[in-house]
Amino acid sequence: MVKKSLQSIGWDSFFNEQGCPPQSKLSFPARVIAQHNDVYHLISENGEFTGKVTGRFRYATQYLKDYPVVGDFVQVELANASHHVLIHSVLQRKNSFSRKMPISGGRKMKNGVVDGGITEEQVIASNLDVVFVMCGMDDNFNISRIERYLTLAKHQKLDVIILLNKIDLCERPEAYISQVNDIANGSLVLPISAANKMGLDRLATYMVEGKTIVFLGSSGVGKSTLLNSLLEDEVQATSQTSDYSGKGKHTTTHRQLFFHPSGCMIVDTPGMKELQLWAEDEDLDAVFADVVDLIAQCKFSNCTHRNEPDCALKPAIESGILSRERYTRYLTQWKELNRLHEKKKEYMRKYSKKSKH
Ligand SMILES: Nc1nc2c(ncn2[C@@H]2O[C@H](COP(=O)(O)OP(=O)(O)OP(=O)(O)O)[C@@H](O)[C@H]2O)c(=O)[nH]1
Ligand SMILES: [Zn+2]
Repeated sequence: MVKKSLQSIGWDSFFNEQGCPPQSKLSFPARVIAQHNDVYHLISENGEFTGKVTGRFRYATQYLKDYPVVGDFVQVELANASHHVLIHSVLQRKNSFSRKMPISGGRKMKNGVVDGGITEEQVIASNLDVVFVMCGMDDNFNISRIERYLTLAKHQKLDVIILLNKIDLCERPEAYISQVNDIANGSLVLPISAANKMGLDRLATYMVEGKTIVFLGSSGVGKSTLLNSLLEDEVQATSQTSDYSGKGKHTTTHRQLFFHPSGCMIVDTPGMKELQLWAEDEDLDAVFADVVDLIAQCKFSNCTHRNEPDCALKPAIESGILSRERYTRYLTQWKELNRLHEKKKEYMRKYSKKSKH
């Protein structure tokens, strides 16, 4: 049974200060390393365990975001001499990477904005030190998707590094790199080949004992391939590009935390098809500071940037200072956030009515 010191699994003063019950052989903190339905895999100073939340936890927990996720520290109680524990509580998170709960049963559009589904936060992973957003320099390349990740990460003040993968397949990587640098808003952009282990030495800086990093990106960008290359082991099955039929194609199905020889912890996540925003206006403003600064220079605060005098945005687009596409992408996120704010209010109203009865 693998035992790890608390420090080596990411515990620090932030968690110490939360006033956990005194540790004993039967009651201690553990970190969630994987989840399969309602069964959690945990690691602690006392070894590895599986666990479920208590009935009392379920009863007291209203929101899905408050259930344990990979990366969380939880307070557990050893049920008996077995390797099974009861999870009593989730310690306050330092941060998390979250999105709006995905819509089941197809996407719906309303006024050009994705709409529907439960208006709740879905936590993908928590207590993170660096978030790696991966994108392929191939058909998968999608600038608006990277911008969405940036808004989501900004909401939690997470440090982001953008990995542009499959450089080995790419004739002109500079074109991709400069496009991403233009919108990266200070995040480092690293071209790599996960399969051929090119550019991976630059990642070593972030792979430090006790730190937790996560790989995010759509299906097929190479997250599991990167994990395997870093661990020099086939811990995570990857898909085969040769299998165009899609039959037997392996894709990661659950989030899991792995230990790298450096002592760093790496969370591999399944590809996310849907990436609806869960953020505030100020997060968007920070990610699109170039656009927002121009809008602030328009003479009228309600400028529609069509024909108003002294509009700063329209001439900037016409002269190529700002690309029209970037402005359109900003508007799409802006509309989606407005809709989210409305839906959150509706949801809270419904919820408070329900809980009164
Ligand atoms: N040429 C090339 N192929 C790569 C590279 N990295 C990954 N691939 C291939 O891309 C395909 C998808 O890789 P995966 O690692 O399974 O992708 P993933 O992001 O983990 O996908 P999901 O598990 O579905 O989220 C596999 O066939 C990999 O061999 C790379 O650097 N170069
Ligand atoms: Zn204007």
